[in-house]
Amino acid sequence: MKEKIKLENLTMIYPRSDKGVFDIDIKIQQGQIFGFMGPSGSGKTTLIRIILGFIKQQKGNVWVNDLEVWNNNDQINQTIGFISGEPIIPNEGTGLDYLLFYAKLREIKDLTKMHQLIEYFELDAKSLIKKMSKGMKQKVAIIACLMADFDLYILDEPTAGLDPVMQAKFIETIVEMRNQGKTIVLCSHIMDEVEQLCDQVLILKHGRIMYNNTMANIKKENLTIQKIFWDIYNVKGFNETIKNQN
Ligand SMILES: Nc1ncnc2c1ncn2[C@@H]1O[C@H](COP(=O)(O)OP(=O)(O)OP(=O)(O)O)[C@@H](O)[C@H]1O
Repeated sequence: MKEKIKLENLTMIYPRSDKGVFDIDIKIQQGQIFGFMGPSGSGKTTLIRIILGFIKQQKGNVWVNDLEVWNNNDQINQTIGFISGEPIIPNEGTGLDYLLFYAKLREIKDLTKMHQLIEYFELDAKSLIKKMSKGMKQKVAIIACLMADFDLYILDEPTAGLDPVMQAKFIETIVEMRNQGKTIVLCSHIMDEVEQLCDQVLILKHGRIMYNNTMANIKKENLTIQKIFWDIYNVKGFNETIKNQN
């Protein structure tokens, strides 16, 4: 199987701070949905920023599609679909204006997929972005990302702000993308979402990898993401409470 992303012995510490990510080794294979988990501040977004070439590590190496990231970040950025949990779209014009602008930027000529996605996610594309709710803006960001045909997608809490119906639709879309052989990195706080979707799961704590295993192995060992997560975070009694409820 082809490696899409490889991080090797990687450390990145933010300037004038002791925070960052430390001694990271990860291999993400083509066609995998790879989950990054960990509470706020554990280092998920930092890893994503490094993979996207936004920030540079002090130690170790990062490759995407066999290209070293920092020296090729323009080229790599063209090949990755990225959704951030905080939709970064300007407050100007309508949703459709933004999508058409984005299509032009990405040189997408056939807009069939864009219109299909607008319909599927039930976006009122003629609404002004400045009047949109967070969930509506998130839909615009999702449609912009998914209408271009990437091989690799990095999704940082993509369902944040979506209602349950849209969350389910988004999950269905991700599964379909995996079935087409696409690779997806999914950052999520939602344990059910990770358990349902991911082929492999990584759990971070204070910028370090505490757990990295395939869902197949997790199931074989009769474990659940919840159990592993609460054990790592030492939330005493939580697993007992769940056991008693069952
Ligand atoms: N620009 C920065 N300068 C200094 N420290 C930073 C900076 N950005 C993030 N950090 C720190 O690095 C650590 C990892 O943050 P990061 O944003 O990667 O966490 P996260 O797991 O993505 O959290 P969340 O789930 O809230 O998005 C945190 O302690 C954070 O405060």
